[in-house]
Amino acid sequence: MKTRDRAVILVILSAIESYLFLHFRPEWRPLGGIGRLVERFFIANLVLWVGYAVLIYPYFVSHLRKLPSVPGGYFLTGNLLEVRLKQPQGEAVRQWMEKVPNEGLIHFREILGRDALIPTNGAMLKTILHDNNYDYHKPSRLVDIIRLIIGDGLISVEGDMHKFQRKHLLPSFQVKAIRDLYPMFWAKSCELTHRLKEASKEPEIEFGVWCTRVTLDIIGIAGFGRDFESLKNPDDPFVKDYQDLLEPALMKTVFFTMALFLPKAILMNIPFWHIPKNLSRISGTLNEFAYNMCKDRRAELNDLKLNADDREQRKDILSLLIKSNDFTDRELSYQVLTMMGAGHETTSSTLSWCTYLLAQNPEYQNRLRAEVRKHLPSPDNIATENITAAAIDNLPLLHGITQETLRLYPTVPVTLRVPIKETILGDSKLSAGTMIMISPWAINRNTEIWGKGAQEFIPERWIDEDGRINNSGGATNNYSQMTFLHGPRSCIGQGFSRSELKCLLAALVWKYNMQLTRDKDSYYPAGVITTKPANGMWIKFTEIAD
Ligand code: HEM
Repeated sequence: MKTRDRAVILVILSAIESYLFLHFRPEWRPLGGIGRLVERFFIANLVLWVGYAVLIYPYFVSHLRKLPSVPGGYFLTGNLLEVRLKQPQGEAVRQWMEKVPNEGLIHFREILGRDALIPTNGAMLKTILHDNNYDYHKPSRLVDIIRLIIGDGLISVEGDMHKFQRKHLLPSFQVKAIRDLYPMFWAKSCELTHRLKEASKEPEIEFGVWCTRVTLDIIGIAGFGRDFESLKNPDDPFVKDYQDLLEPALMKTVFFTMALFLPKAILMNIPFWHIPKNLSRISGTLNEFAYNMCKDRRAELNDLKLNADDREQRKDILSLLIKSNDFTDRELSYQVLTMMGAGHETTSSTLSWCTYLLAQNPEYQNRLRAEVRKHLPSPDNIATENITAAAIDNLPLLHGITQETLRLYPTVPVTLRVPIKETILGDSKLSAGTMIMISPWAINRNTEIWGKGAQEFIPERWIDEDGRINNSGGATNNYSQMTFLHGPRSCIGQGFSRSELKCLLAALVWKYNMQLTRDKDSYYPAGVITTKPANGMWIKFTEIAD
């Protein structure tokens, strides 16, 4: 039940109580009349209701308390602080899943003792994400904040609006469309290796920023037909704004955790706090930038001087959406912001972890280098060589290493859903609004699903004995690999991202040897909605002769 509905019920109840009170005890009529009486009953009812909701319902009435539960937690904050503040996000859930025997659901407490659930097996995840997907929404308060950054694009909308947007965006992400992007992915990967030449003379570089720049350039070209050239111009204010927005910081974690229970109007106006102020500023800049880009592109496509062939040639996502004529410029700008937000830092972070895992496992690095050098041209020869999807996709170790990195380092380690009405999940009845925490990090590293070596880097999982690639990693159930989720709200860009990653990694390993330069424990993921290496990805690159 929504807070507003509860308030209305309390007011009606207080009015009835006041009427009955005056009817039976007119001599006790207070000074100030009926208004004062309703007010007093309202306060008393509110106190009783809060007491019931906080002290009685969760511990003595709720059916969910009988589910296998996470021990510990505090009275006011339940287990929420442990689950939100412990980095990497999802690690607390992973540990609970290993320790609390369960049959698909684990119960824990969020703020004020409220019930929250963690689905732990394929059947539960399938019910939430596939079978009854549209009965579960993202928490509206959190989405209100995300909307500030990416507007009402595919990530933020629900229900019929989501179905509409997804249907119109899907053609740009189908296999054929992605296949056409390989030459561009390869060209940008080669450019990255060229620009790293100077930096590779340094004893170490923070490779994470290079990953951000190259993936931003790629989404710029594929998404909007515009090369941001951030590999060339690292000081571009637009690139800096994005880095600022996504840089992991404890205060950002606190901010997004508060967004779960504080309305946007309060959260964004907390005085003397730079996080909401920064967010407002960056959101304004990005919105204006995206809107102008959509307006300009529409004008370009409508320009009578552009011949039919040129118009046909514009195949970036934005141009396709403009040509379909289904969206206004403002709606298009939301999709631009969404693609930009979802489509570069996610892949960028995964690429950082690929290099980390290879630097940590030199034998795999050498084997991968042998594979790509045997089958792919040198990245130095970009002017004369091109690349096809088949050339990249048929390399088993490249496939195994990218898949295994995606499994071990899901960039969205935790996501949330709430049922929008009373719902049955497994054998449990959930009230509307019960928080459900889905953790790709915990599922992808669960020993029951992936065996004793669940936390180890084993690319061979994704390669059959006869040397062919497989897409299951040996797991028996689709819902064992949750990096992109599953169902109608799974990541629309997963094919895009896998192909982009393979091209980038192949070119890098072709040209460079990679070594970690810092203590192994200083490399770990942090962040709230998406994660990045907490202290940067410090790597020594050494160029290898052709
Ligand atoms: C390694 C890279 C990536 C990872 C790990 C990733 C992960 C995810 C996840 C977990 C979701 C679901 C979030 C939720 O519903 O709570 C999602 C949704 C989405 N992703 Fe990705 N993503 C990646 C790359 C991309 C790329 C490259 C694009 C675009 C070019 C993209 C666009 C989107 C969009 C638009 C959605 C919303 C889909 C919907 O709700 O229908 N993602 N992504």
